[in-house]
Amino acid sequence: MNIRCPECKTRYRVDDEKISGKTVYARCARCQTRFAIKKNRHGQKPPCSDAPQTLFCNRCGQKSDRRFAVNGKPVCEKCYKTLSTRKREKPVSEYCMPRKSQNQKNSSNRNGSGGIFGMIGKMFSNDMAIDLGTANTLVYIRKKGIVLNEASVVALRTDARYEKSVIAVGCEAKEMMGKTPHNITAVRPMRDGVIADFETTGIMLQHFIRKARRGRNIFKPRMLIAIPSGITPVEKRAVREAAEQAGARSVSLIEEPMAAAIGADLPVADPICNMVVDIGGGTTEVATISLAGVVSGKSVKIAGDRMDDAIMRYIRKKYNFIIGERTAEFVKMTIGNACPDPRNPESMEVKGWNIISGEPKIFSVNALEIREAIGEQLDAIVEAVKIVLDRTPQELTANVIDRGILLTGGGALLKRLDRFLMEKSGLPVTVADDPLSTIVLGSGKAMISPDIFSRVVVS
Ligand SMILES: Nc1ncnc2c1ncn2[C@@H]1O[C@H](COP(=O)(O)OP(=O)(O)OP(=O)(O)O)[C@@H](O)[C@H]1O
Repeated sequence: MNIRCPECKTRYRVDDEKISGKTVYARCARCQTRFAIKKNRHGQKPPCSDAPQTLFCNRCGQKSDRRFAVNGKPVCEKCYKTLSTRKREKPVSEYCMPRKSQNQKNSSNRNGSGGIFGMIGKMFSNDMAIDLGTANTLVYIRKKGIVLNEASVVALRTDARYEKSVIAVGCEAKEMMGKTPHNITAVRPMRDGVIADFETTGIMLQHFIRKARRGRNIFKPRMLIAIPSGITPVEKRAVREAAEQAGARSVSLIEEPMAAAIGADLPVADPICNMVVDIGGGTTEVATISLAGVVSGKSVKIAGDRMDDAIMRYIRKKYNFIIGERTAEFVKMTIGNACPDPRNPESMEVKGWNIISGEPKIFSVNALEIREAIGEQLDAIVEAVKIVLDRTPQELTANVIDRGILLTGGGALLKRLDRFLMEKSGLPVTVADDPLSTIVLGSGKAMISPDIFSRVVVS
């Protein structure tokens, strides 16, 4: 029989024989809600299963028989609408829109227009642009701006039966990182710019979307999601599926460097070359953009997270101290500097665990040490910039020499990174006004401009 979670509406198919009593309880694998499954009133089999009868769905026109039932009522095999057993006077073709070819279906899905219902939905839906980042997730809603900015973290509790339930999502969950008892884990479901844990990403996305919409709208939103430029088709499909499960009506994707360029108001559609370096938590995206397309791009999995790891390793090796991920990030944000002053470097006190004495202690680190720790990551970013410049046609490189590089993403906030990049590349470097929001702002702008939208979405 087919069942549906009352909370998140996820559908499951359950073998009738596994339901031993009249009522059994199940827990939804997605939202962890516990709910009752009742056996069909007439016994083990759904009603009418002995007498299959062809019915047509009023909503989608799908031909179904009464074998497919939920709670004893026949439902459509395709859209799960309850089927009426009343006899129809009209043939199904008079009730339904003509069936579309697969290509038409795909294109209407991408554009979010789906006949009359699509048009009504378009008028009332909260279309969303989402920067589903390794470190932070931001949501932009048409006409409202950025409505959500949360850490991409989920805290899960494991009970005595090894069942997991969500206890916090976002910044609240981030606060718990490194401070949890053994039965609670605060996890980051995104790693290196892609989905590392599909189920938890789905839960997180669903939570953020619900929070961003605040139940204002009954229509499902269309979503434009920013993705790293180097991700594989399988990783793209995972993003689409996670968004669809979280309630998207249609999902479109945009590459992060393109979104960043639009967000920073660069003339992406002109025959001028714009160079963008986006340093996020998991990936650094470098791209040259002209005529609304990426001329040359490179995505490297070296960004803020790798810098934090490098700081942790450095402190352990040099001082025999263990510090957590969050402390390493705090040190990077506070005294991290790509070009520190060697005569008067900033310093700060850090609390850590001494592995020799086995005691917690306070020690001091300075900006020169942190610079040494993250040197490898900074060099890798410069290398990516050089590769992209090398692959860009010379006519366009001339534009980059004049216009310079736009630095964005949270990593752009590392002190004097612009100066470091300028010295290494010999090109002018500008930091975006709000580096943490540039991608979601750009995605939002692309979403509301049909001309740009059709040119920048990726398949
Ligand atoms: N002031 C700062 N100095 C240095 N790094 C910073 C600063 N502020 C934020 N960051 C870093 O920026 C990163 C987060 O940036 P951002 O939100 O753009 O990434 P993301 O979009 O989540 O990741 P990705 O694009 O890789 O998926 C984190 O690694 C964070 O430590």
